[in-house]
Amino acid sequence: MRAGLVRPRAHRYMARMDDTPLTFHKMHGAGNDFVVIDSRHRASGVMTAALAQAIGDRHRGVGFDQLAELRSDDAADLALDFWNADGSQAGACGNATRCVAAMVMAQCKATSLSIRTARGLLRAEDRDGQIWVNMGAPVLDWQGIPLARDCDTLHLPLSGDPTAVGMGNPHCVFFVPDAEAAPVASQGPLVEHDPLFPEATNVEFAALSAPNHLRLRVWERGTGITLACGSGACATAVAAHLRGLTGRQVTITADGGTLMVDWRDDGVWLSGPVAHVFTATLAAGFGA
Ligand SMILES: N[C@H](CCC[C@H](N)C(=O)O)C(=O)O
Repeated sequence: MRAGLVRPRAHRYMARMDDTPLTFHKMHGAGNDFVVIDSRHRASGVMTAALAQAIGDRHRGVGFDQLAELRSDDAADLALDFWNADGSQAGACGNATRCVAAMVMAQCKATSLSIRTARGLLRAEDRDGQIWVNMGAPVLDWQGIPLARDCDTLHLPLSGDPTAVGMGNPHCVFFVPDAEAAPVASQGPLVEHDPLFPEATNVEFAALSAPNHLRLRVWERGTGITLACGSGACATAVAAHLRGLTGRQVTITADGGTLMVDWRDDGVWLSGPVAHVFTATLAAGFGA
């Protein structure tokens, strides 16, 4: 062996336990991008925190804001698990749910689907080619944090009186005069890990830009700045309505596109653009 030529360590090339090629779909909803792995034919899910991190590495892997793994379910059309880029799991992901619903509805020519997630059973509907997902009812005392009040105790150099809303995952929504000037990158990670949120939180900065129209910028727990966040859009619409800023049907412009939210009696419905970018297969042994 020539000097300087380093023989790869054998364990880096060991296949995963289940060494069938891992096919994935790259999708995005308003620029919130996803790796989607369909494990409905497998006895159990293949994802682990380490594999999610490896695939999520934008330089050495594929890169994503969230990874969604489809599994079969006894009572629903499918089940979905969500992973963040740092390998943590998320209880909800509205944009990935919309993307997966669009893909599965196209595959099986269905116009509605029931989807089991960590927060319960969600319903997706195709209404004239537009996919809507019912993200469920908002939780207004998420992790025991009463709406609006205790957030005053956030240890931040930020003024503001944010609103905590649970959508199956935690959100802390700040209303600001100018979303473009919001300190998303500097304050986002501080709010994300503030002790007020025992499971950390997603952070939204929103401004009313027109009647029933909000401009939204997002710092996501476990991922960082993203171009859009579906559950964050739902949480923001709920908070805006409760504060008397908007009605229950709201258009939300995120950095990567525009989402629609409709807070009905049966839950918070979410819609917006979806795109399938490509389908590919990970190299054998990737992430091992
Ligand atoms: N982008 C997702 C939300 C991911 C939330 C995740 N970052 C968490 O830890 O809760 C969405 O469209 O709803």
